[in-house]
Amino acid sequence: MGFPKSIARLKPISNAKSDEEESSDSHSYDSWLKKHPSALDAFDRMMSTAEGRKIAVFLDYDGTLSPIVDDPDAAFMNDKMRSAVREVGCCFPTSIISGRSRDKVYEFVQLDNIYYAGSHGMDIMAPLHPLRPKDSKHHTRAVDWKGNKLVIYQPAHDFLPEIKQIQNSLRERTAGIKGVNIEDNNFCMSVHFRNVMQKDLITLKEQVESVLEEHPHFRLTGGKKVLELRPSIEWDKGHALEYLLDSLGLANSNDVFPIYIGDDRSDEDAFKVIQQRAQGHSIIVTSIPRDTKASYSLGDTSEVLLFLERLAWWKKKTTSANSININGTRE
Ligand SMILES: O=P(O)(O)OC[C@H]1O[C@H](O[C@H]2O[C@H](CO)[C@@H](O)[C@H](O)[C@H]2O)[C@H](O)[C@@H](O)[C@@H]1O
Repeated sequence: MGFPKSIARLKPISNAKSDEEESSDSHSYDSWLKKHPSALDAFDRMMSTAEGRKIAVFLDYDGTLSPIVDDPDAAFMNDKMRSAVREVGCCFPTSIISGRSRDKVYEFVQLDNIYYAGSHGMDIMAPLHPLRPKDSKHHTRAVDWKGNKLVIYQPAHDFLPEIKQIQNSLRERTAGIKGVNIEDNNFCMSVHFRNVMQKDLITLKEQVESVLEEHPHFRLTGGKKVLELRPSIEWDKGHALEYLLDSLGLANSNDVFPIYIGDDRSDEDAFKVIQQRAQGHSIIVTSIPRDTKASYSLGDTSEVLLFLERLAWWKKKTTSANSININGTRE
């Protein structure tokens, strides 16, 4: 049996360098930066196109708000970043869209003034909004700690029993491979190979493929030293971004301005949506040249922090400038 197409598209993990390791010289990075300018250097220009519009901020978690580390359970966000995200959340509707489970990403972030989407957007907690009858499936009502009405949308809900079976099979079949870490992300799962020895990578890939072959309604995607198995439904971070805009009452507004920051391949789905809308800014976090649909870039999480701090400062500055009336006095 041939490889499913989804596997064939992936780089062979045995010899692929992960996205954060591909070598680059400073010359090629400089020329790449001309096409994807630093969002810090281009900040004033970027924000001049956003002024007066309804900005909504979308953030990825790993590699964006927390640095990439060997142990996925130790990918903590620091307090400065938490406080910057909190500030941004006070200024604009802000959401985190992560590949992690929604509970796990909330555990890391611990902020109550933002929205969360886990499992690459397949588990969204959003403000309650009118649902069209055809969309009402897989929605559950919820209430937050302040009593605000929310809705949880889980379009892959029907796959849950099969997801559990796949996880069990993956754990059984990879049990003999040292360093493998299988992470339960609720509606998808990650097979981490960051700590697997080079000599075992082919075996790992074969075992993952053998499990996938038994579950034709699932597909394989890849990220930073991770293989991800998820239901083959037409839903990704781009759909989650649109869903959140909709539930925030911003979907049909011509002056809505999404800003999305992310570092990995699954974020490209959201970058694509922003590109298609021809409204908003997409920012990739990388210190090496990468093929991307994002328009701007930030080098690492420390630059993300600076950008978020500046974004909150910009909002406060423009708000206070606008509240000065024609006589130059504050209203
Ligand atoms: O969409 P994201 O929030 O970026 O989640 C994507 C995956 O991120 C995590 O894995 C990555 O970060 C780990 C911690 O730094 C690192 O050890 C791993 O190699 C990276 O791939 C997370 O653990 C995965 O489940 C997410 O799918």
